[in-house]
Amino acid sequence: MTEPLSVHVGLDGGRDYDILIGRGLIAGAGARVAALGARAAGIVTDETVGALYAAGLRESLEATGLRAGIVTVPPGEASKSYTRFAEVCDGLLALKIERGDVVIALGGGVVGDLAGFAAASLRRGVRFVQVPTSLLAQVDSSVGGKTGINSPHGKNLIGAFHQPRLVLADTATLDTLSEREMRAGYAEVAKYGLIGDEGFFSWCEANWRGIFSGGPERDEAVAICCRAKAGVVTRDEREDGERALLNLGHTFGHALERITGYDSGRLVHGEGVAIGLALAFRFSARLGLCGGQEAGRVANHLALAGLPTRLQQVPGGSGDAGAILDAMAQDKKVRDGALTFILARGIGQSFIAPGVDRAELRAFLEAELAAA
Ligand SMILES: NC(=O)c1ccc[n+]([C@@H]2O[C@H](COP(=O)([O-])OP(=O)(O)OC[C@H]3O[C@@H](n4cnc5c(N)ncnc54)[C@H](O)[C@@H]3O)[C@@H](O)[C@H]2O)c1
Ligand SMILES: O=C(O)C(=O)C[C@@H](O)[C@H](O)[C@H](O)COP(=O)(O)O
Ligand SMILES: [Zn+2]
Repeated sequence: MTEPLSVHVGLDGGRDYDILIGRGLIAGAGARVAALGARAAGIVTDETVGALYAAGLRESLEATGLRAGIVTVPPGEASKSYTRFAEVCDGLLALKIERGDVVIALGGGVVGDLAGFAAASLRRGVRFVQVPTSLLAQVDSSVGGKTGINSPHGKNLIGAFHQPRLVLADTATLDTLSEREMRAGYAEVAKYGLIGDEGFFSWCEANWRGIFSGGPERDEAVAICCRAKAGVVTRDEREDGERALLNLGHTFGHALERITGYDSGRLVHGEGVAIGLALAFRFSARLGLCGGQEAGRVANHLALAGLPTRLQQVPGGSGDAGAILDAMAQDKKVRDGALTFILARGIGQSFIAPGVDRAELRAFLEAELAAA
């Protein structure tokens, strides 16, 4: 195995950690987890990922003398629920995971957010390791410490900041990921270029096929995204400012996830984000902030990669403008009842826009829904 790529998240107070990126990292995970000083590990996974990778991870942990147990949830967004959260916490307690032990999230962002929140809550906080297995989780959700579950009121409304001690992104696991989930994760990859790195967006336009097929571009893209996210998180861990930029496309996307009832059969997070990214750029163009051509370039690239870019592409419908506005009202960026959006002056020139006018937004959504 070649040396993994490494990205450091330089948080203070002894909370800094490494993200290791490379093929085959699960086989050597045991030694790296044991080096954290734990004696036991509670692996949280979903049925799909567990069937593929949990035995290998467990074997690697046990080979170093660690005691390891597995807690499994059904795959899909619906598992970020109060019910599954309680099951995971009780499952970890049944495994007698102590404060000095470690909870390992083995899976996509759903498992990462759920297991991370359980780790933050169990005995008021046990150590946490991320072993992300989806593209989305490797480039985004495994880094930065946002954990949580959904509420019928909105997405990720119950949660905690709880940083991992280590992230092991085994990029070989992406070989078994479905095309649909690969595309969904790619929306978050493209997001980094759209936020603040036009050069990276251009690189994605030229190289996205290599990310999908597992060429050297895959590890490179994961490392670039993790480096970008690590920088933001180090400067603004709790989203008092700059971190909100990582929410580009998410005010729209989260509203659509709530409207579709967190039903992964209809819409997964990355698909909601793809529609949200295209909408954020078209809304920016409508407000005269960026050119219509740039908004077109964004939507064209996402569509080329097989992602949805329009409200009309939400299976079963997105609801009308009123329903979308209602779903946005609980967004965590709302201040004094006013919506904050991430808008763009161009590709790679996103900015935080507080106090977005509701009437303007409603008119935009109505125009989008009326468009052929
Ligand atoms: N905490 C954060 O900073 C953050 C960032 C972005 C997204 N998120 C959250 O992440 C979630 C989405 O994550 P996701 O897209 O990974 O979804 P997911 O966890 O549901 O995984 C997608 C699907 O792929 C399957 N899968 C995962 N890895 C696989 C593999 N290697 N081989 C075969 N199948 C595999 C899973 O079983 C699941 O069915 C959302 O809940 C979103 O809110 C959180
Ligand atoms: O890490 C962040 O910060 C992000 O916003 C990354 C997003 O891709 C991710 O979907 C996150 O979970 C959204 O956070 P939320 O605070 O809007 O729930
Ligand atoms: Zn996201």
